[in-house]
Parts: sequence; C-alpha cells; structure tokens
Amino acid sequence: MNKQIILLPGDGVGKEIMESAKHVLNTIASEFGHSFTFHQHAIGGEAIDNNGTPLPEDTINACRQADAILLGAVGGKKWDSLPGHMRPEKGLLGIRKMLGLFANLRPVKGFAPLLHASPLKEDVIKGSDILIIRELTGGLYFGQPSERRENGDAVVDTLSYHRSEMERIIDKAFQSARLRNNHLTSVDKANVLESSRMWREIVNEKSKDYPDVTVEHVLVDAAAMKLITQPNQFDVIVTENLFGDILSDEASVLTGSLGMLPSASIRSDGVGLYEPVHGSAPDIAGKGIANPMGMILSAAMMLKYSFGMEEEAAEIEEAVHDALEQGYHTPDLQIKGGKQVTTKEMTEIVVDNLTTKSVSNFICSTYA
Ligand SMILES: NC(=O)c1ccc[n+]([C@@H]2O[C@H](COP(=O)([O-])OP(=O)(O)OC[C@H]3O[C@@H](n4cnc5c(N)ncnc54)[C@H](O)[C@@H]3O)[C@@H](O)[C@H]2O)c1
Ligand SMILES: CC(C)[C@H](C(=O)O)[C@@H](O)C(=O)O
Ligand SMILES: [Mg+2]
Repeated sequence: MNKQIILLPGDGVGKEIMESAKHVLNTIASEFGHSFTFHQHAIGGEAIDNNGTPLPEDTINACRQADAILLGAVGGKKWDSLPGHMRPEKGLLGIRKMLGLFANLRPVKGFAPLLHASPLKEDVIKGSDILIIRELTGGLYFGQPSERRENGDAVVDTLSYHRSEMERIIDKAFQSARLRNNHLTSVDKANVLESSRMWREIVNEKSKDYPDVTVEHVLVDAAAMKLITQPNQFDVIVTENLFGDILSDEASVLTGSLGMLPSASIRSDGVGLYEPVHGSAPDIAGKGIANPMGMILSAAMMLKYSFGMEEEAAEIEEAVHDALEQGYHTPDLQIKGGKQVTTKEMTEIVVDNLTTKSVSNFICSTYA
C-alpha cells in the first residue's frame, strides 16, 4: 500500500524525534510490504526563519494532498517575543483549523513497566486507561475578537462555539466510548460558563442516542483533582479545547512522562495529523535525550486511524512496551535501575524489537 506522508518536524526536539518515527515506519514498511513516501515541510519557528511565516503556502498545499501528516513540535524561546499571529504555535493552530481536524484523541495508558515511574502511587494508577477527546478547532483558541484594547490596558479573548461544533465532537466521544468501556465523562465549567451549559445540554440530548453509554458530568476543577486521585475511574473524557489541553498534560503524569503521550487529530473522513502531546522541550533540545515514545506511538496511531493498519500499529505498541520491559528508558523517566539511553538508542531498541523481537545483544552507550 503506497502512502504519502507529510513530515513536519518543527522545532527543538521535534526534529530529533521525527527521525525516530521515520526509522520505525520504514521498518514497518519493509516488514509488511508497504511503501511510505515521506515529504518534509517547514512549520513553526523554522518556517518563520526561512519563509517569514509559521505556516508557508507549500506546507499547506502538501498537507491538503497528504494521506496523513506527522508533526514533531513547534516553538521555542527564540520566537517567544513575536506578536501572536507570527508565533510558531500559530502554524500548528492554523493547520489544525484549515484541515478541519476537530477531534483530538489523546490516549493515556500506563505501560506496566512504567507503573513505578510515576510520582503517583502505583495502586492509584494501576488499571488506568483513559482516552481524552479534546475539541481542537474551536473555543478560546479561535474565537474573535482576541485583542488588546485601551492602549494595551484591556484585553479580550472570545470563547465561541456553534452547536454543530459541539455536536460532532460529542458524537465522536460517544462512539469512542462504545468501542471501549461504555463510560463517558463530560468535563465542563457549567457552574460558571454559558458555553459549558450549552455543552452539557448537548451531551444530555445526545445521550438519548447512546443509551448503552453511561454519562457523567464533572466540573473541570474537580476533574483535574480526580485525574490524580482516582484515574482508574475514567474511560473516555470529552471536553472543549482549552480544558483538554490542560488536562492532557496533567494526565501524562500517570504514564511517567509527558514524553510518552501520543495524539491523533482527525476529521470524519479519516484524514489526520499525528503528533506527541508535548512541545519542543527547549530545556533538553539538542542533547539527543528526548523520549521518542510519544512520537513513535503517534506514528502507530496514524497507521491505525488513517491507514486502517491495526496489526502494524499493534506491533509498534508491543515493541515500545518490550523496550520498556527490557529496562530501557530515556532520562525523563524516573526509573531506579534500568538502562538509561539516548533518543537514537531507544529508537534502535524499538526497531530491533520490531525486527528480531530481541535486543539481548544491544550494547547501549552512555551519553554526556
Ligand atoms: N504540539 C506542539 O508543538 C507543542 C505542544 C506544547 C508546547 N509547545 C511549545 O513548546 C515550547 C516549550 O513549551 P513547554 O516547555 O511549556 O512544554 P514542553 O512540552 O516542551 O516541555 C515541558 C517539559 O516536559 C519535558 N519534555 C517534553 N517532551 C519531552 C520528551 N519527548 N522527552 C523528554 N522530556 C520531554 C521538557 O523537557 C520540559 O521539562 C513552547 O514554545 C510551547 O508553545 C508546542
Ligand atoms: C502549542 C500549542 C498551541 C498546543 C495547544 O495548546 O493546542 C499544545 O499545547 C498542544 O497541546 O498541542
Ligand atoms: Mg498542550
């Protein structure tokens, strides 16, 4: 099966982990007889430097024609003082919006070998398996007006949603709950926000179409607390854009590191953009020690959701699991003992697991 994949490595560790995803995908292609053609394009800070815009036209055109898109991360201190519309993050928001990628799926599942890598108690996180579904193309991120007023002494951002935008993400969440444990937690701030009251009404209306799914409403502040105290009470969480952004970084603590979390941003026809949940990690960029697992697992999500390659995706997940079980980990994972490795070494171990199912002969070097 020939697939055209757009690679948007972006900035900071984005470039380092994109190499990992490419290596893993090339390995899967040769194991399963697929052909993946990669086309690399600029986005974010790199595109600002080279093209004067965070989202160049040729990147947009390439993404429109792609079978799927893989993105590393954007952003960095160098571009932090630029005006809002020129920031690297605007490139990412722009491509999500232009392609209509309204459903952001962020699975949070602890790998057994990492249960003790979380600062949370092992018996609190044991059994946690959450799918956070974040609305991605509306809300405060895109509402207008969004501007400074009164010579900079006042400011306005706008939280705006149309009913249809809420309905499609809530439908997606009910459908996902049906494929899992039939439990949906809708997270909002209905005690304060009108948008949340409308969201809650729509969830209640929709629940009549999915009588087999149990629905629970939780206010976002309480949800933030419950994610840490009772994470295994959740199955699917659905929420609006900003709440989903915040809760997903929080939930990553269950897995031991933000570097572990993958994501899929999709629309109804299966076209998708796949990226780890984390950012460009400026504090470790260039050191070769970024955790590549979130990126590699995002590539696996691409195979599953955009290409229907379930078996291939499962093999990648297993190879990641095995690498962790073999004791290998990048330094972000606080594991006592085990073998600390670099991004490249971790990638080789995953690739080795994919091809030989054994890394017993792998010699890992140390890094400075
Ligand atoms: N999707 C994206 O492109 C994306 C997402 C979040 C933040 N950002 C941008 O990234 C820049 C930095 O933001 P930040 O520092 O708040 O968040 P960040 O996610 O980049 O980093 C937060 C912390 O997690 C660590 N971390 C993140 N990914 C890691 C990995 N793969 N391996 C090991 N450790 C990892 C970092 O070292 C850092 O300590 C900002 O410009 C921000 O806008 C981009
Ligand atoms: C970089 C930023 C625009 C982005 C977001 O807020 O959506 C990031 O934090 C994410 O979680 O993908
Ligand atoms: Mg985020």
